[in-house]
Parts: sequence; C-alpha cells; structure tokens
Amino acid sequence: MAELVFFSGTMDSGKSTLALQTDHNHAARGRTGLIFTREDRAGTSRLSSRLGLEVDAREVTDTTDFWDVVATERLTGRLVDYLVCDEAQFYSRDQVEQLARLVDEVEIDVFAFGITTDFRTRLFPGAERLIELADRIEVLQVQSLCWCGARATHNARTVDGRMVVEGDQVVVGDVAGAPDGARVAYEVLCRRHHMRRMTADVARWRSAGDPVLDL
Ligand SMILES: Nc1ncnc2c1ncn2[C@@H]1O[C@H](COP(=O)(O)OP(=O)(O)O)[C@@H](O)[C@H]1O
Ligand SMILES: Cc1cn([C@H]2C[C@H](O)[C@@H](COP(=O)(O)O)O2)c(=O)[nH]c1=O
Repeated sequence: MAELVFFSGTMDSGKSTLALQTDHNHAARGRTGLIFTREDRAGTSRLSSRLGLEVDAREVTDTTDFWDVVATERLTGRLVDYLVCDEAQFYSRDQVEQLARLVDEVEIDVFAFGITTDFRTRLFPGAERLIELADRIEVLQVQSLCWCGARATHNARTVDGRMVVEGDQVVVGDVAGAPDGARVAYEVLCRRHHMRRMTADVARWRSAGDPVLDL
C-alpha cells in the first residue's frame, strides 16, 4: 500500500541527502519517480545536499497541481511509482492534499522532506498539513546540534549576525553564514537557547564578558 511519509528535521539535518538517497534506491529497483523541490538554495529546479550531490528537479510554484502533473505523465505513457518532494514546508496546504490524494487514489508513494517550524517557531503551512495527513512522520536520525551540544530542535534566523523573531516567513538562506551581499543566515539551536535568543555568537560574547554589547 502506498504511503505519504513526512521526513522532518531542522535545517542541516540531512533531509535533502536522504531525499537523494531515497530516489536513488527506488530508481535502482526500476521504479519511476519524479523529484520536486521549491526554492532550494542551489537555485531553481535543483535539489541539492550539503554533502555535494545535486540533481535536476521540478520546481514547485504556487500554481503547481501535483494531480495534473501526474495525469500529464500518464497521458504520455509514463507511469509514476513515487514522488520525492523536498522543501515541502513551502508547499501549500492544497498541494499537500493533492499529494495525499495521489497516495490514496493512484497508489503513488510520496516521500516528503522539510523543516516543520520557521524562525519564529511557527509551523509552515505545508509542514502543518503534512503533520495532519501523513501516514508516518520520520524524524531524521542524524542529530544536528546546538552550540551547547544538545540536540538542535529549532531554526533561528539572524540578520547581520543578530537573532530576529520578526520578518517574512520565507527567506532562502543557509546555516553556513550569510553569503556575500546577503544579511540573512540561519543557525540551529535547542529550544532553551532559541527561547533565550542565545546564538553561538551571543554565548561567546557573554563568556568573554563583553561590556559593550547590550544583549
Ligand atoms: N563536509 C561534510 N562532511 C560530512 N558530512 C557533512 C559535511 N557537510 C555536511 N555534512 C552533513 O550533511 C548534513 C546536511 O545535509 P543536507 O541534506 O544538506 O541537510 P538538510 O537538507 O536537512 O538541510 C549535515 O547535517 C551533515 O551531517
Ligand atoms: C527557518 C526558516 C528557513 N527558511 C528557509 C531557509 C532555507 O532556504 C530553507 C530550509 O532549507 P534546509 O534544506 O532545510 O536547510 O528554508 C525560511 O525561509 N524561513 C525560515 O523561517
């Protein structure tokens, strides 16, 4: 029986790597899959992992209808066995419902990958609907870590190095620091340090007893 599975974890926890591995393993057994993503850091229509692997993918937009995409494939004689859906937090609720319908009515496996909550600790729409509808939710086994060594459970956004809790929900970025010209970066933290807005920099400044910083 086909399944809708949601693989979730913080940023940098290996989701895109697992998405690529999942596709590889199913394709190696002769199954036909379609790979989707939305707003990957590597650019439009790419699915990239920080481990270096990167493949072409179909870019999901506001107007993407998964049901129509699969129907079009079938009209051209291509039967689809599974979908790999990365950055699924950015999909709309309707799009997640289309995915569930494909599982139930066409017996297509859907493997969705994404973060659950944004930098304010609020659920993304796509993640919320996946949590509501998925047959299974799998939390990534490789732990991403807070600077304190505890398991990282939340994603923090920094602007010019300072953690923020207001702003647009979607701003593409990385945990490796803000690239040239960009002000926004991300850092994964445990809940305690997310609530205290204590990033690695703040912890360092505090332990150095920096008297200038008003934190
Ligand atoms: N140089 C490296 N050597 C080994 N593992 C790495 C390296 N760089 C990144 N990784 C691994 O890749 C993971 C991030 O993978 P990725 O699929 O890009 O994450 P996600 O999609 O969840 O943001 C990190 O948690 C780490 O385990
Ligand atoms: C927390 C948070 C993240 N994002 C963006 C930043 C990245 O481009 C993706 C997550 O990608 P990853 O493969 O899981 O690292 O989401 C965002 O737009 N808003 C947020 O609050």
